[in-house]
Amino acid sequence: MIKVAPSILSADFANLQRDVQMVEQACADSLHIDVMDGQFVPNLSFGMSTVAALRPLTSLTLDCHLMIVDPERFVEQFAQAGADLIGVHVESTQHIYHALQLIKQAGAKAEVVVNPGTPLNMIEGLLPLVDQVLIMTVNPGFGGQHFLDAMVTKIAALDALKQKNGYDFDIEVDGGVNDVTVKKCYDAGATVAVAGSYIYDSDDPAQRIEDLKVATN
Ligand SMILES: O=C(CO)[C@H](O)[C@H](O)COP(=O)(O)O
Ligand SMILES: [Co+2]
Repeated sequence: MIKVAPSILSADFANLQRDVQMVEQACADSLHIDVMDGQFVPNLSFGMSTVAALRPLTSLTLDCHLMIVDPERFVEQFAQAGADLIGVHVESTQHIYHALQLIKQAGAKAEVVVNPGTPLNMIEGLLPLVDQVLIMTVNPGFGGQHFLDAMVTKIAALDALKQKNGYDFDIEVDGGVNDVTVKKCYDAGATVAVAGSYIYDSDDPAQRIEDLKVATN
């Protein structure tokens, strides 16, 4: 069964506490927080003050997906704000290894993220270091986009590398996840699914979390 990480990008920002606690009660496995700087992606969203505000409200793992240029500038502040896991895009910095080291030094779990157009060989050397790899299944920047089917072979190729080398990281997918696409990802080796609009744009978010789990059971 896949682990489910609701993305608050699709939550009601005027009722974030309610929307976070609702998914926690519905057995979400972690909470996905999309951080955007208007440069790496053409959108703005949350910052470390949002993470700090949410930290006392939930015991869910806070999974912070940084879509910002040169994320190494800020990873320590995100960890201090309460992030448990911090994801940095391989495309966002000249110093990805250093960024991942800083995350670990700050006491958080380290994740490397790859855009749809980025081949896996860009992150192969990082795989022994990371706790999680995030394969983007849409181009980053916005919720509610269509899942890119071509990413399924990329997930399978990453899982093959993981098995061959005995690596111990989770494989997360993000973008366009629903009860159909989640099964394709799970069958290819994904262990964690982010879902924003599928969960929060529903009248029954708890049922949607259950549906993602049932689809991969
Ligand atoms: O990183 C993201 C966008 O860049 C979001 O996590 C992702 O898009 C979730 O939204 P949805 O499930 O609606 O596609
Ligand atoms: Co995300």
